[in-house]
Amino acid sequence: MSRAVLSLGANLGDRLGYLRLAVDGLRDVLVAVSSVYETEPWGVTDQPDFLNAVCVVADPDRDHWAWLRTARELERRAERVRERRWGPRTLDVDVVTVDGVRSDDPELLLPHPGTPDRATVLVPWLEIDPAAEVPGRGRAADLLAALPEADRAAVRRRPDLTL
Ligand SMILES: Nc1ncnc2c1ncn2[C@@H]1O[C@H](COP(=O)(O)OP(=O)(O)OP(=O)(O)O)[C@@H](O)[C@H]1O
Ligand SMILES: Nc1nc2c(c(=O)[nH]1)N=C(CO)CN2
Repeated sequence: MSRAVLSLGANLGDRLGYLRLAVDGLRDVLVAVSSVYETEPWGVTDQPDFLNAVCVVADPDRDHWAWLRTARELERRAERVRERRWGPRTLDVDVVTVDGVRSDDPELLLPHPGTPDRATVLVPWLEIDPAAEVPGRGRAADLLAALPEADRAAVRRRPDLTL
């Protein structure tokens, strides 16, 4: 059984619609999905706010490369155009972890190296898995607690938006 954590982000066009497209595409393998969060952009800050969510998915037949293909296929369906790094996008699907797999292949870094610094991933992930661990980096709850309060405050749950 391979179990993966995928992060979803959208900040262009019908943001909720793009997150729903991703979750609908994962229905067969979906174990859990977080609430939707409205988040201030990090990295490139002169861009619209994001909607972010996290999914846990499982499939005995998919290895970590298959999960990356799944992520890319969902982005393709959202007609994502790759422009600048950390720039605006209709849909971003990142592979956060796959079981305890560690990979330093630049095409698929695992765990995703941004995870420990991103409240936009840690907050929704902890909502659905309070015991979450980032392989080699420790407990997600401890990583979140180590971030500046401003990072946590920039992630707001939107209970009015449902996936
Ligand atoms: N864990 C991973 N999940 C998704 N893509 C990854 C991962 N590790 C490496 N990549 C590679 O990262 C490249 C760029 O991905 P992408 O355009 O989504 O980056 P980004 O979203 O702008 O930045 P970031 O990856 O820091 O969120 C892709 O070619 C992909 O192969
Ligand atoms: N709030 C927020 N900011 C971002 C995000 C994201 O998902 N949420 N993704 C980025 C590129 O991966 C860049 N900045």
